[in-house]
Amino acid sequence: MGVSTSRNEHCRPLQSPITICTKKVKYDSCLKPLYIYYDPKSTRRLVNLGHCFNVEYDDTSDRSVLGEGPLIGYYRLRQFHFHWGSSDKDGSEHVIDGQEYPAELHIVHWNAQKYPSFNEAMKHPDGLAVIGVLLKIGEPNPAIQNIIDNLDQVKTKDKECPFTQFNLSSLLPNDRNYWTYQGSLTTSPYLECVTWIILQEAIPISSDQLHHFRGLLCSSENEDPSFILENHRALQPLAARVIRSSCK
Ligand SMILES: COc1ccc(CNS(=O)(=O)c2ccc(S(N)(=O)=O)s2)cc1
Ligand SMILES: [Zn+2]
Repeated sequence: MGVSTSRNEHCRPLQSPITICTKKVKYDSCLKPLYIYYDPKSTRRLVNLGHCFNVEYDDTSDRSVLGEGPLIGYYRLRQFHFHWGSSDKDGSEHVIDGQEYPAELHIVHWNAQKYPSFNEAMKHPDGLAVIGVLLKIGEPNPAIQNIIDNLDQVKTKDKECPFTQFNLSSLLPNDRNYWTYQGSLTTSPYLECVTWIILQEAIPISSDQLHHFRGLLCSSENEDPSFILENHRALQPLAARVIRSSCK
């Protein structure tokens, strides 16, 4: 039985997010380039969940998929969302060499080749694959502006609106090198069902665009207004995990 520093770590050694120390990652020449195909026509809706907003996709067929990389088979795109902080100083969930980024994009996929449903896939270590993209303060991001222009329609918790024809690939950096490790959902129920794929190049977002994220409400229409000022989880112990890199 492994020695643990805390009861939690012993019981739940595969939690996310974690800090990535680039000097300790292990280059794995068996890791393949990522295969990513996102069909804009599979975009369906924008929804305010109260702790974040999701852009959701039609995942009833393999119209938008992630494959290769560290994965076995292809995973179906389900949704993407962001995590952010109360200021531009923090907000990402993963931290790179001690550097926190102001926000992080999570693109969520599930193993529809092996499991009959998303909810079933969440019960297995190879059930989900999430691409994490770090965001850095820079020029306004036109693709993110397209989303922000629709946030007024989902201002309060549980509001949703149609959102179609979004070019998700435009949110991916040119460099597709990545770090990968086995982890968990970073929100409840924190299930240890995620192959994390963290891209090594950050994408830009402007400070003003981030400010709009913080303008979303976690309260519903008939409650006193309360803003989603931040929604990033604290760092979790790496425990006995090794983070692999797709490049030296
Ligand atoms: C039915 O009850 C349910 C249904 C769905 C969920 C999780 N939802 S989810 O998979 O989309 C994600 C949550 C957090 C994610 S993160 N930040 O790790 O990428 S992904 C929970 C309970
Ligand atoms: Zn997330």
